[in-house]
Amino acid sequence: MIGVAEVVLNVKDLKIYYRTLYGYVKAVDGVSFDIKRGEILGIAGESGCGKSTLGNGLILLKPPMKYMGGEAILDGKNIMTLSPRELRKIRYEKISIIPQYAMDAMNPTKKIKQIIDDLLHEHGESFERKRDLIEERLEIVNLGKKVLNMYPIELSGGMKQRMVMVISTLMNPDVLIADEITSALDVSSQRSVIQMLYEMRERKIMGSLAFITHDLSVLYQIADKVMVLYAGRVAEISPMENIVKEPLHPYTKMLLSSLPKIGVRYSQTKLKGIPGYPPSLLNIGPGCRFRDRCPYAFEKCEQDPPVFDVDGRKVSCWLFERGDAN
Ligand SMILES: Nc1ncnc2c1ncn2[C@@H]1O[C@H](COP(=O)(O)OP(=O)(O)OP(=O)(O)O)[C@@H](O)[C@H]1O
Repeated sequence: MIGVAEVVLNVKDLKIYYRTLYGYVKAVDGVSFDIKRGEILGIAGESGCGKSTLGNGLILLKPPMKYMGGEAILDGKNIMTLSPRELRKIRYEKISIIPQYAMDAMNPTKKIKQIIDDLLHEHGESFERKRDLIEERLEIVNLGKKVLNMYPIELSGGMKQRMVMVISTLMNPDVLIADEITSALDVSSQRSVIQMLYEMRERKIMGSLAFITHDLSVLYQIADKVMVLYAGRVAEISPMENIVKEPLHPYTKMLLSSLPKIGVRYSQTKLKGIPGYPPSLLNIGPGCRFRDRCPYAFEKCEQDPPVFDVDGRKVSCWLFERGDAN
């Protein structure tokens, strides 16, 4: 990890729900974490655990998403309560996202150059003034200058995604959120996207990175620290190496044991999936949300587990109760 210490984004007890006809879907329900300067935070968990809601909610709350409480402090301000005008100012400059469906994120009726020019105008800049920088960034992601005169539809899926990587980082954001950007790629393309992100961090094109994926094995290549989410809540936050060597939360353990291991023959050793499904988050009640699938569940799990501090690591599981919860 580069550098130490300074917290760039501090999220405390954040709640983002979806308002539906049947009640609230508690997609992000009291999530706390921080990201330090230069750090790469992996955000992991099964489909539906709230990863994209968290990423998108930090950038722009769109209905039916509803901010229900908590805070996300960036540059001294709670970005969850900023006015649309203030938000427009910090988006791209302070916090930016490569969205999950980056490939469809660009306006199909405008040439790439125009899309970039429009964005830069919102921040008091222009394409012509930034031309050298844009061309330098295109090189980092292996795109030629000629893409600037193309329409999004003329780019392949992979090219569009790399273009969105350039656009999202044009203003050198303090925090970049990358949402499942490697999931649709083959292993060698995954590796090159990760390489590009590393290079962007080395060149200080972005400060810190929150890398969202359901795939822990991808995080192994990139993350300094991992936050495992389960059903809208934090299960565990630990340095990457601890997650691999000695995961704390029963869910993290089961996620890891569901990954294929190098050198193991699966004709002899069966891969273990996690039995059962995550609970519905619609009007979900109290208690540990993993208890129905957890082999260690006991009576206390009917109550919400607090987040316990275990040697600087965070784990939300009653098995770790030692009277030092925070
Ligand atoms: N527009 C919506 N209205 C109601 N509920 C929603 C909406 N979008 C998402 N949800 C619910 O919010 C919860 C969290 O979804 P989210 O997409 O954030 O999870 P995820 O971990 O990113 O999953 P995936 O990797 O499949 O995208 C899920 O229960 C999902 O069904």
